[in-house]
Amino acid sequence: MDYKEITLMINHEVEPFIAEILNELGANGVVIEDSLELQKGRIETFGEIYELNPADYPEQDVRVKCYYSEYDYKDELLSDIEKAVRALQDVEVTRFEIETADIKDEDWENEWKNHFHAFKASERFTVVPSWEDYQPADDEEIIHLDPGMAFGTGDHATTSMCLRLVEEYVKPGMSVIDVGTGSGILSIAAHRMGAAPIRAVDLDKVAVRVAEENFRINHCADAIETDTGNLLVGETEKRDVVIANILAHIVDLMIDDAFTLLNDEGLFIASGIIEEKEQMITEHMTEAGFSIRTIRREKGWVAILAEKA
Ligand SMILES: C[S@@+](CC[C@H](N)C(=O)[O-])C[C@H]1O[C@@H](n2cnc3c(N)ncnc32)[C@H](O)[C@@H]1O
Repeated sequence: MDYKEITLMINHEVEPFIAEILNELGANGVVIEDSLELQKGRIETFGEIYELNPADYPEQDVRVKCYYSEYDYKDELLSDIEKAVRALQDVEVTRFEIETADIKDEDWENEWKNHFHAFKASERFTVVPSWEDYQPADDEEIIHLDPGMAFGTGDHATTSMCLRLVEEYVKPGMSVIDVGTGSGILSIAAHRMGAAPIRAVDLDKVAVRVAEENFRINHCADAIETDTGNLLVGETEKRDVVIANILAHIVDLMIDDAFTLLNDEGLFIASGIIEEKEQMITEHMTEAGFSIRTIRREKGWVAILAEKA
């Protein structure tokens, strides 16, 4: 299968909204290259600095790349993306350029190899692509990942906020369901924290396949049950933790089911929520019976930890 790569150049104000727009229009594997990242540099674990390659970053504004399989791509997508960006409320769009390129299946892996290097995703977890050699420090947990066509390399704010919540709140023996597992990264993190049993579901069959492969690479395929699934529909087994890093309007659909499925004092880690929708989600959670334990915010995104009190 070959892929279509869509490259956008946008101004910084559009960036917090672009992943949601592209995800809603069916994109997989969204890469955001922000010129501010280069200026910031990345000081990583234990004083080590991973040099960012300037060639990977634009000098100004934000470059966004996303990918569609040849079966999903249609020419109208380009105008649909532009329409959705220009329809953003209260956001001034001062730059919008869009172009496409064809990517052969065999070049796909190399594309990711160019973009994706080892990095510290949270206090404890460092994500290392499966093709990179990396010597971890004693208290560093390595997650080996091949993101392929699934979302979840850990460098998106929504994923790294979830990783931090998992490392702070998931304790040995807690049962977990990871809804919208994507690359499987959050299930792997939960497993490393000692959670069991763990079930990982995704609507997208490709994500399920990628997650299974990542569980195998991380030696936890036997510990994580993987399946296609739509939110919590049909889930009956009680859980201590529900994790969902999807999008606000989708998270919204599962709040009541999450409350029902959780054990008393169970935790709901929800992310993929843009700041504008935070209140809608926290209000719905509170109405459902949750108490909000903590809210994390980063780059316009919000992660919420709610407890079935
Ligand atoms: C933003 S990605 C999150 C991936 C990973 N959990 C992470 O945190 O990086 C959202 C994932 O949710 C999946 N998804 C979207 N709608 C879903 C639904 N209704 N039920 C289950 N999964 C869904 C998508 O296929 C995608 O893999």
